[in-house]
Amino acid sequence: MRRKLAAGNWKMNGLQANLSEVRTLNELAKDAQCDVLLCPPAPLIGAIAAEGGVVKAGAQDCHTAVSGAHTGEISAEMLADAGAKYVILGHSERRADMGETDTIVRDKTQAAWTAGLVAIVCVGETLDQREAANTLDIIGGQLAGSIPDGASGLNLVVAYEPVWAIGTGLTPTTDQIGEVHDFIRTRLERRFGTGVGRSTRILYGGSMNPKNVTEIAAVSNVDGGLVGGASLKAADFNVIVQALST
Ligand SMILES: O=C(CO)COP(=O)(O)O
Repeated sequence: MRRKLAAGNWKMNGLQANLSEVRTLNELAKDAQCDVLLCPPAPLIGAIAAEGGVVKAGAQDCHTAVSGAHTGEISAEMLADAGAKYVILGHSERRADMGETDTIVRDKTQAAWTAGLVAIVCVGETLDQREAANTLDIIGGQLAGSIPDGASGLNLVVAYEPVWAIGTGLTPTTDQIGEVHDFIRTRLERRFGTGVGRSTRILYGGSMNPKNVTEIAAVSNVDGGLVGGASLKAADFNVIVQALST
């Protein structure tokens, strides 16, 4: 049985003052029956980790190298050293804004694993790709290209985030979500074996909120959520945590 994961992606939002939300969430979610994760901007990772409690800290990116002459970059080892347990990789905003390719995401995933982090690898289609009936081809290609050999079931989480659903208030139908999640499960089992494939968690992301989480969480092979906007306020995110705890 896979333990569900409620993961918040704060994106480029959050100051020291917002640590009060983390303290509130730690209190509200202290009896959560799912894993709870917040991925803030890098300057807040250490502070969130230092809070202790049920809320774990994660990052939103890492470099492929361990150290060296890469001004402005942060390695996976540094994230782990700051207390991060997970790192989001290949988010569509980074694929679009920073030109991250599947190959780069694969190398970053390898770096995350070497540092002992769980990699949350994001995949998802654009609206054009969905309308052209290319969704599964796109997702299959991203999975094959972005995940290195060596998935263990514990070191990898896959997040399905349709690009057109991110920050838009739009969500796919539950049938559409189920189709993609079942497809991802099949691909993971085929490539890494049934045991690893079945123990890898698959999150849904894209306008998940307190109102739609229960319906989405009931879809086959949905093992949690990767939540943007609704993770910024503890009260909202706690509703999602509680829905994923059942
Ligand atoms: O991109 C996302 C999480 O990584 C989803 O963002 P929203 O929940 O704001 O749509």
